[in-house]
Formats: sequence, structure tokens, C-alpha cells
Amino acid sequence: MNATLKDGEPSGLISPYGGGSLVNLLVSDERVAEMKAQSKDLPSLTLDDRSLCDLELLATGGFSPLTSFMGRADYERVIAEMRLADGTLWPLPITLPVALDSGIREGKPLALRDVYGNLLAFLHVEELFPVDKKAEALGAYGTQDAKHPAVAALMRQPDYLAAGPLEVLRLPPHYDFVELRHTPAQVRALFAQLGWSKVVAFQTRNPLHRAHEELTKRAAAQIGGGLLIHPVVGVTKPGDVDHFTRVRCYRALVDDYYEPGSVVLSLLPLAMRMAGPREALLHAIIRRNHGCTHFIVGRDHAGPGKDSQGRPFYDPYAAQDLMRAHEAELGVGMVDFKQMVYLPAEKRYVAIDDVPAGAEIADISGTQVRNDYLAKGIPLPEWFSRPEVAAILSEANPPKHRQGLTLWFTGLSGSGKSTIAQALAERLAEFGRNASLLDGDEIRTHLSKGLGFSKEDRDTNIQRVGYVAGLVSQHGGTVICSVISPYRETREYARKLSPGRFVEIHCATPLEVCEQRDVKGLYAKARAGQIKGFTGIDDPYEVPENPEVRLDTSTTSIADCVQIIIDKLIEMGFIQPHGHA
Ligand SMILES: Nc1ncnc2c1ncn2[C@@H]1O[C@H](COP(=O)(O)OS(=O)(=O)O)[C@@H](OP(=O)(O)O)[C@H]1O
Ligand SMILES: Nc1ncnc2c1ncn2[C@@H]1O[C@H](COP(=O)(O)OP(=O)(O)O)[C@@H](O)[C@H]1O
Repeated sequence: MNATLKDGEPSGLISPYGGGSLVNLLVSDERVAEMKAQSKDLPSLTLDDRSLCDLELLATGGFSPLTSFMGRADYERVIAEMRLADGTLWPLPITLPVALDSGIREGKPLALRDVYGNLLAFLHVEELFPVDKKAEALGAYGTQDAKHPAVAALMRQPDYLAAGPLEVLRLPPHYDFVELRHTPAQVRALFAQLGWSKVVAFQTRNPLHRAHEELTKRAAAQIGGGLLIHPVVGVTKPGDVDHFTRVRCYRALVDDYYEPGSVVLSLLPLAMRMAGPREALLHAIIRRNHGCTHFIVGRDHAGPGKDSQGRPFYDPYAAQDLMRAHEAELGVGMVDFKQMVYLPAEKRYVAIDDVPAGAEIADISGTQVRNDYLAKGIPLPEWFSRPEVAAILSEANPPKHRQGLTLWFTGLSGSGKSTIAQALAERLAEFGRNASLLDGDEIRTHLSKGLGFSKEDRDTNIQRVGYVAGLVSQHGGTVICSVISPYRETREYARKLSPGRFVEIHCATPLEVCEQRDVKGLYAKARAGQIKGFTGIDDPYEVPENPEVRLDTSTTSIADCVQIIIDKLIEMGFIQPHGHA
């Protein structure tokens, strides 16, 4: 069923891993038509980001010789011994997690789709077996600590794995950087055009700085061949720089700082597991399938960071040790590098082991790049980053006063939320922050039309407002929400939708004052029993425990309330004081 590339590899290039030809699971046009017709009666599975990436690499032969998600025999042996059932060295499970309640049955094709409903593939389910979460965590990742991203994902995933022959109708569609996306066969064709037979690949999930440039150029010189810069654009470590920004950096660097014809830049749709040493072997296999003879392994390759005790999961050079032990069997030569550091006195980079005795060294960690430079709007120094790369990174990481912001007013009816919100919007505009207002009363006439005041309806209302605020603030907008939002848990939900840019303002005006004001006459009706479930009268209001700002409008004027908020926003960095714009 699985078509493979029978017409031979472009001459001179290394053969794919595993002894066969490059796997290609894409079916013919006639078969596509048949499958589309048949799919209507089949159970469907919507693939998550990881499975989508895995499907793409299976389909194009990036994971050759694998021709599908692993069955039980491969899965168990890979975890325990790093080998497929037939003995081929293979470091990590490539599996398809499924929930049993989704209509999936052995002996029946399962339609695999993306979140948009696009039909991508059929898995002819032959095996349905339970995932062994403990064995996989300990065997494949060496830990059960949920701080490891692969362990966290494993704990969340459904309890069964599906396997069987795979037929792919189409690759998951991509519309970004299409000119830089290539299948393994296309990368091989590029190498053949360039006349390369020796190629060293560089794997990365980070922006490239001068140290990486040095290291990649030296690696290519060392092997006397070409260079493939092969960044991962699938799933990387949570918190990484988004791939759009990274690819803009790679492009600028490759265009301006590498000799023409010395490098190929191609994007890899891999879902990283952050599995350190074992992952390094997987990376090498994938690069061999793309036609590379060598692979660069530096310090802390595919490192997942620190565990819950604050200790690194893997030794920083464990990946190099494991690669060295298996280089021959993988058929991929390792080009190992120690950490590169800068010698300011000599204006050059060296491996940390080669630093002359007593020499001063300079280095900036990824965390320092984020916290000490980008977050503060300080440009990265030229010895560390090429100016084009530094400019792209600083543009993508604007200082806090130019980032999005959600201002969330909560409090009883009549506590002053809307009044202060409007006054605040005017003051914010003075600082160059133009805000949109989402007011409870108004929202309930459109976005939340038809909702009442039961707990369920109030939660739905707040979830919607929080969702919209999250969308607006995500890309630089400022939004002021004024809603009673009486439930703590739901306010916390809204906070999570505007991560790091949510400011909660509690209008803590006493109930007696709100009731006395009774702007809309609703308190009188509530006391008279004409309105049931009125907040503060016969419905709960859970007082915020730690709001960023708490105001009492019975003792503080509107202008002073606004000034208190402005001062807080200046303190938090969300606005710049006058004179520093
Ligand atoms: N039962 C009951 N409880 C509270 N409030 C009521 C109720 N019935 C109607 N109203 C009016 O609706 C406004 C509150 O809507 P919100 O969307 O802010 O409420 S919630 O956050 O969903 O709880 C609120 O407006 P504000 O006075 O601006 O807060 C009231 O005018
Ligand atoms: N700081 C304040 N000082 C005096 N009155 C205020 C203050 N803030 C609000 N008010 C008054 O309280 C009433 C209710 O305010 P409003 O903004 O409608 O509350 P909410 O939106 O919380 O229901 C309005 O008449 C408003 O003028």
C-alpha cells in the first residue's frame, strides 16, 4: 500500500536511513477521490499539533524507514531498548494517541483530519493498545517529572495508541514561508543541484546569533561540504520565540552573511519532544533522510530545561556521548561543538575549552536575551547578534508600554466600574494608549444577548468577554472591561486568556453606597423582590483577593481613582511617564 521512491536517489547523496528508499505515503489522485468518497462513513480523528507534524514527516519520509505510527512491538522495544522490533536503532516513540470512545475500531479505517476538518489521511487501524505512560516516561525521557514537556504531554494524552498502515491524501497545508518548506526529496534535489555529497545539518529552535553563525561555518569547513540550516517550525519548547520571528531572522542571516551557494535554509515541521540525547539521535536520522552526512550536536542538545528540583534533566554533553556511541550505526557523522564564547580582547569566538588562560570571555544566555535586552528595549550588542537579526527580535518584542493590555474592572452594580473605565480611557489616550471598552450592560445587548444572571450565564458572559479581551490584547491592543464578574474562578480564567497583561481593578465601594446611589433603580427592585438573584442582595460577589488595584469610590474621587490606576500602570511598565514617550 505504501508507495516508496523507487526511481533511485539523486546520485552521490547518502541513502535514507534503514537501508530502503525514502518513504513516500502520498497516494495517487484516483485513490484520493475514492478515499474522499469513503471518508463520509468513517470515524474521524482531529490531529493535535504533534500528531500533525508526525504525520507530515511520516508521509514525506523524514522518519524513514517508518511507514506509520508505531504498533505495540515497535513501541515497547523503542522505549526499552531504543530499537524497532526488527532491530533497527530508533530512539523515540512515534505514536498516535486516541481515545477509545471516539468510534475507533480495529479493522476499520480512521480518517485523520486537521482542526479545519481537512481530510489528510487514513489509518487502517490494525492495533489499538494502551499507552504505558510510566514506561514511556522513564524509558524514553528518563523521568516522570511533569516539568519535562514530553512527560507533561504524555500525561495529558488519551490512554490508547492506534497503529496500522497509513495512506496520506495530502500533507498538512502551510501558507507561511512556502518557498522555504521542502520535503526530504526536495532537499535532496537541492543538494544534487548544488553538487553536494557531503552536507552537515544544523538543528535549531532558537534565533541564530553570531556564535551559531561561527559554529555552522566552521562545521561546513571541517567536513569540506555544504551546510543545511534546518530549523524546527513544528512544535518546540513552550515559551520559545515564535517561528515566524525566527524564520525572518534566519532569512536575514543567510541572505547577508553566508557565501552564496554555501548554505541551504529549509524549515522542518518536526514536533520536538525535548528528549535531549535520544532526541539528538532522532534529529540525526531525520537529517540523513534529508540527504545529510553530518550533524552538529552542541551543548545541551534538545534540552528540556530544569526539573522540579531545579536540576537539569540531562547532562549538557550527554547528547554528544550518545551520538558518538551510535554514529556508525546511524551512518551520520557527528560534528560536536562545545559552547562557543566571545573573546572581547581578540574580537573572535572560541569553544569554551580553547579559551586562553586568563582571557576575559563574554556570553549572553537565552534568558538574558529575553529579560535583560529585549524586555527592556536594549539593543543586542553587535558582537552577539547581527544588526538585522537584533532589529527583527526587538521589533517582535516591543517594550511593555507598547504591548497589549487588558484592564479588568470588577465590582458590584453601581460601584463605579463604567464611570472610572470611561475616565481611564481618556487618560490612557494621553499616554498614547487608545483603548476599546467592553462594558457589561452593552455587551449584554449583542455579544451576550439572551444571557441571564444565573451562575452559568454569568460565567459564559465573562468567558466571552475574557476571550475577546485576550484576542485584542494579544496583538498590541488595549481593552477595558467593566463587568461585575462576581466569581473568582471565572475572573482567573479571564486572566489566563491575557497572560502577563491582565490588570484587575476591584471597585470595592461598599454595598450600602451602591444601593444608595441606585442609578438604575435595580437595588430597590431587588429589595422589593421584583428582581431575583441580584448581586450583593441575594446573589454572591466573591471579593478579589489580590487585585492589582483596589478602589473605594465612596471615599475617592473619580479623578483620583483614575490617577491611582495610572500610577500602577507606570509602576508595572504598561505606560511611560510623560516626558519619556
Ligand atoms: N440580577 C442581576 N445582578 C446583577 N446585575 C444585574 C442583574 N440584573 C440586571 N443587572 C444589570 O446588569 C449589569 C451587570 O451585567 P454584567 O454583565 O456586568 O454581570 S456579570 O458580570 O455577568 O455578573 C448591571 O450593570 P452595572 O450596574 O453596570 O454593573 C445591572 O445593571
Ligand atoms: N469615584 C466616584 N465618586 C463618586 N461617585 C462615583 C464615583 N464613581 C462612580 N460614581 C457614581 O456611581 C454611580 C454608579 O457608577 P457606574 O459607573 O454606573 O457603576 P457600575 O458600572 O459599577 O455599575 C454613577 O452615578 C457614578 O457617577
